[in-house]
Amino acid sequence: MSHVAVLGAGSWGTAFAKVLADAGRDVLLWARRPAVAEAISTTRTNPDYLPRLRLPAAVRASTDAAEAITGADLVVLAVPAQTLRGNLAEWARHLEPDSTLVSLMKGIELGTTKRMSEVIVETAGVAADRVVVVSGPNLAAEIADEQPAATVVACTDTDRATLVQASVSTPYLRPYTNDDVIGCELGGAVKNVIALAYGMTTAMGLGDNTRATLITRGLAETARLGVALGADPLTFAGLAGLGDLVATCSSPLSRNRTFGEHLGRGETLEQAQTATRQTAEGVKSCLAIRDLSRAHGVEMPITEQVERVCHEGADPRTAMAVLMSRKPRPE
Ligand SMILES: NC(=O)C1=CN([C@@H]2O[C@H](COP(=O)(O)OP(=O)(O)OC[C@H]3O[C@@H](n4cnc5c(N)ncnc54)[C@H](OP(=O)(O)O)[C@@H]3O)[C@@H](O)[C@H]2O)C=CC1
Ligand SMILES: O=C(CO)COP(=O)(O)O
Repeated sequence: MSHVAVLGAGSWGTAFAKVLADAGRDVLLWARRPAVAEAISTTRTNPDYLPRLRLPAAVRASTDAAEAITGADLVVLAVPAQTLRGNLAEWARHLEPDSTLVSLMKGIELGTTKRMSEVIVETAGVAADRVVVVSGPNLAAEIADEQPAATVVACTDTDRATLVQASVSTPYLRPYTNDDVIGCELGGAVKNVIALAYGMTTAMGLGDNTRATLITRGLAETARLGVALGADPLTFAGLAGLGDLVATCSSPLSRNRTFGEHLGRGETLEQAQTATRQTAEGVKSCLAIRDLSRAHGVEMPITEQVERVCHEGADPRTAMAVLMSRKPRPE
């Protein structure tokens, strides 16, 4: 069996490399910065992202993406959603002819409003059934800690999904296959936006009724968009929908929720960006998701308000008042 390339040695790429190794695969993990690759090679740790994790010997690190991709049967993409297109444009020529591309990213591309699997198909010039999406309630630090969790491995080609499922099955991670790529990707991208709103309400000192309402109505607008794009509505009741939404909103580990807390305390976007270092995908994706919803005539009131707070300087309290004063309607 050949090796797996994991491209991106941030929180999730690093934790996912461990999962693959624990499932019996040899992994070559690409890090953008030499210091990260060096730390992994010499100390088996990635102190910038997951300082407590000791990586298994089957994970090697490199700063050479061509070396990582060449000969790999699985190529896992774990970079920020908005850099994927540029990264993959450089990497695609090294892909093996029938390799499987696995997307870990939870975002929608700005400008094009494309899902990550669509960006992969377009940029790498591969068939859609070669792309597998992994999404679910998978906070990287908890997975690295081997706390039991489940995830979804989605692909239009069931055999390929099953192959990836086998490559990420460990005693602490239980992957389920699914053929609804659209639903799984939308669940992952939109929950980051709802988690921003949840973080804002947390910082505003609002209680559990407010937060349960946000989760429930957030899921409703996610499913509305999903159905308009061809997703199976049941996906949103599953791990990649409700599961990930609940995990992200309720966890202080979530970068999106934490970012929302900064905004809820009255900080500007720039202040929140300075205070938080890692990728909070919802901050940019809320723009793309709003555009996508408007293009399909789907109402997404929470997403609209999150976008206004993030990018138009709206006050979170005003945003909440706008949501509460919407025209009455049936559930
Ligand atoms: N963390 C989590 O718990 C989970 C994250 N995800 C998703 O995984 C994706 C990756 O996130 P995550 O690993 O958490 O992010 P992190 O912020 O932890 O790490 C980002 C990684 O991408 C690299 N990077 C940053 N900019 C570029 C660029 N321009 N080109 C190439 N690489 C770049 C960083 O390198 P450097 O260190 O050099 O800056 C780093 O290795 C996101 O879409 C996220 O939503 C999904 C499930 C769980
Ligand atoms: O996607 C995640 C958990 O499933 C991680 O969420 P954050 O990116 O908000 O940390």
